[in-house]
Amino acid sequence: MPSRAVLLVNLGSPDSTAVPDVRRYLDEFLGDERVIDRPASPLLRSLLVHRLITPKRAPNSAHAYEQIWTAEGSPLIVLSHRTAQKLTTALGPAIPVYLAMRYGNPSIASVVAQIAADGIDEVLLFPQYPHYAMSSWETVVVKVHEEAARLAPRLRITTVQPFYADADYINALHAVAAPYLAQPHDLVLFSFHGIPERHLRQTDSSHAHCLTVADCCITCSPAHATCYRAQIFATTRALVARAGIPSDKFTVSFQSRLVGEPWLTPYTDHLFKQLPTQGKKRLLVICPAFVTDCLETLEEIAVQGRQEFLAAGGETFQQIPCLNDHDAYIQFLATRVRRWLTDGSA
Ligand SMILES: C=CC1=C(C)c2cc3[nH]c(cc4nc(cc5[nH]c(cc1n2)c(C)c5CCC(=O)O)C(CCC(=O)O)=C4C)c(C)c3C=C
Ligand SMILES: [Fe+2]
Ligand SMILES: [Fe+2]
Repeated sequence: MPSRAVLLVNLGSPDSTAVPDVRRYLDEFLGDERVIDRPASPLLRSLLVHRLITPKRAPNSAHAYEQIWTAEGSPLIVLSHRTAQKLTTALGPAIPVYLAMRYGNPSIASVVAQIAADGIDEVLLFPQYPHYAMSSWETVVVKVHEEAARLAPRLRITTVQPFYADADYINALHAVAAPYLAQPHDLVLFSFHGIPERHLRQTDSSHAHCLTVADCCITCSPAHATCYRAQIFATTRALVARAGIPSDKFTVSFQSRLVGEPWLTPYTDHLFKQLPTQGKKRLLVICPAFVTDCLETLEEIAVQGRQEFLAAGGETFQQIPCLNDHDAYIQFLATRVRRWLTDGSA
């Protein structure tokens, strides 16, 4: 019987809030050609990222991380470890659970080397992203395969596909959101991490659908297998149906953009300023692109977003936590792992 294991991979955080650590992390993150992919020349891109962007960004990012850092470290890392621990308990000792980060530590290289040293033959790679994006799900899958080819060439890898509409994932979102949805509110804002519009066109396998066909994301197409926006709308539709949210009580927006080119719209920070003027003064915010609370939910939304919304005339601002180590999310993960163990499907 081959020896099997699960590998959870999340995005990662700096080792500390010290500016040099944040800069090293940003250098690795933004140096990824699937995250910053322009200019096309590797030399020019490297100059742009390592000489211009990260030196300027690192002190501001370090300050943002200081706002959310805990005694145990980065929330994303701490919460991911808790999730891995709970999954280990749910699955029992026969199936070890490993955890790696795409950027920073524990690195994919170190964890793949450990998997090989432990004599594992087959692994279920479980990227902790519900939606496909070349800057999230795809870069994890490519990096794990690169490191496995180098460090564990005999390892067989099965990869969990983006699970944006999986009924158990939607049930888990609903389990976390239900107590908040029961409170009075005017609007539920579904705020997803943005990506450049250009990335949608680039990952459109048909080269003729995304942002080309009218209403591209609701017109059925094979391009949706790699369309971040179509998958986001699918998650939203599924949760809205599951929770019975009326059509005039929710909207979708995109956060965390960088400057320089159009990203997916509407922008979350613009809505925080506009919604109170449209009578939407009691806001509930949910961020389903992130399975784990992180800088983007705990600082950008919970700190900055709240301030912006209240300063614009908003009255109440309530944020729904991410899935984190909620029992319903552990159940979703465990169900997928057991399915793989039983019939090999992912
Ligand atoms: C949910 C999926 C994510 C996608 C898609 C994504 C794309 C993307 N991100 C950047 C730039 C930054 N993102 C940063 C933080 C960050 N991003 C995600 C997830 C996705 N990013 C998470 C979970 C986090 C939080 C990490 C943590 O430690 O808590 C940052 C770093 C912080 C900062 O300086 O603002 C940057 C930079 C780009 C350019 C991009 C797509 C092209
Ligand atoms: Fe689309
Ligand atoms: Fe990001």
